[in-house]
Amino acid sequence: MSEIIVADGVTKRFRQPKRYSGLAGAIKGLISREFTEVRAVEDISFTIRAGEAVGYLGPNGAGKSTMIKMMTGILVPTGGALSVLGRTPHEERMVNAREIGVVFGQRSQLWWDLPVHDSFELHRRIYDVPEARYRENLAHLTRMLGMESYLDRAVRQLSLGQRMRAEMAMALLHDPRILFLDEPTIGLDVVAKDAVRKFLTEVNRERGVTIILTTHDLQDIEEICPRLIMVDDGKLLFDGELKRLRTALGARRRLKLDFATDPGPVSLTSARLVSDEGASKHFLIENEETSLVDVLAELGGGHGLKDVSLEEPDIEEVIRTFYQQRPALVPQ
Ligand SMILES: Nc1ncnc2c1ncn2[C@@H]1O[C@H](COP(=O)(O)OP(=O)(O)OP(=O)(O)O)[C@@H](O)[C@H]1O
Repeated sequence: MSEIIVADGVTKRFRQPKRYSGLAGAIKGLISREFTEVRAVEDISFTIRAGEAVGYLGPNGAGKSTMIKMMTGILVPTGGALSVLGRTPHEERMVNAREIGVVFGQRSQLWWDLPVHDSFELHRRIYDVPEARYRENLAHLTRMLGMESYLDRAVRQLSLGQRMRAEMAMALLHDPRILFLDEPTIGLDVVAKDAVRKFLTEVNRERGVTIILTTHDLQDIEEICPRLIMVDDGKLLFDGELKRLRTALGARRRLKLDFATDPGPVSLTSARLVSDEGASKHFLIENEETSLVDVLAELGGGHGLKDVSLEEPDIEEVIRTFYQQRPALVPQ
């Protein structure tokens, strides 16, 4: 796989007029020429290869949208070097736009008063998509996203879930190689979120489109993105597989053993008992190396075991632990 996005020490700072409190302060603010500097993105480096699906995660104000805007050429970095498909995005914004698709969850790219279909047609003309290719893509995306019933409706009449599907379809009509999504599931209900996630996974795995998405929703990462980039305060905190993060944090798996009848106290060296409900006993497996087979071997056959369930630590717990342990994990 070739590298298609390379960020090398990318930095973005915004200058904002200094604000003062109170009425006198407001007036002073109007005439003052003082500025404060916001460090939105600080010295971020990463490489993304063709075909990857990467989740860009971080709390409010961490610098996620700013980074996406720089990769799409909307914003110009203050420092560092950024290359997308071999180009500097803001310098070749129009050429770049033909090869990328962009979806902003909070801002529509569709024409509000026009039928969805007309927005698509305008998009075809702007991007100069060959007629036959356009028809083929439209038919395929309409089927995949179940949009048949509302292609003729005005965008303002659509539900948020329907609009989101139309946004994603439009972003893909010109066969982009990279799809950037900023909070694609924000405000959607569970069913609509599920549809968006399934679609994006398919687009990535079957059409080979590279996906970069920002989100607050950890489930998005879990289902779509094997790789996770975490930022806070503009700085990069973690870049790697979600699996690696779990391992690095020593995230614990939960084990539940159900017995036919209460076997009395059960103690194991491979797992720590955390709650005993008689016939149901809950353990934590703290060592990554320990497998279920090890636990069962230690347990032996004599307890009348009826059922076993093993739960991987959920992503919310992993991220929470990450932020708690942050000073120890991140070289300052
Ligand atoms: N145009 C701008 N002018 C001044 N400051 C800005 C501008 N855009 C973003 N910022 C500031 O840069 C920082 C990063 O903002 P950004 O929108 O990238 O964060 P985010 O991680 O996307 O946040 P959220 O999850 O809330 O959308 C914030 O402190 C924000 O206030």
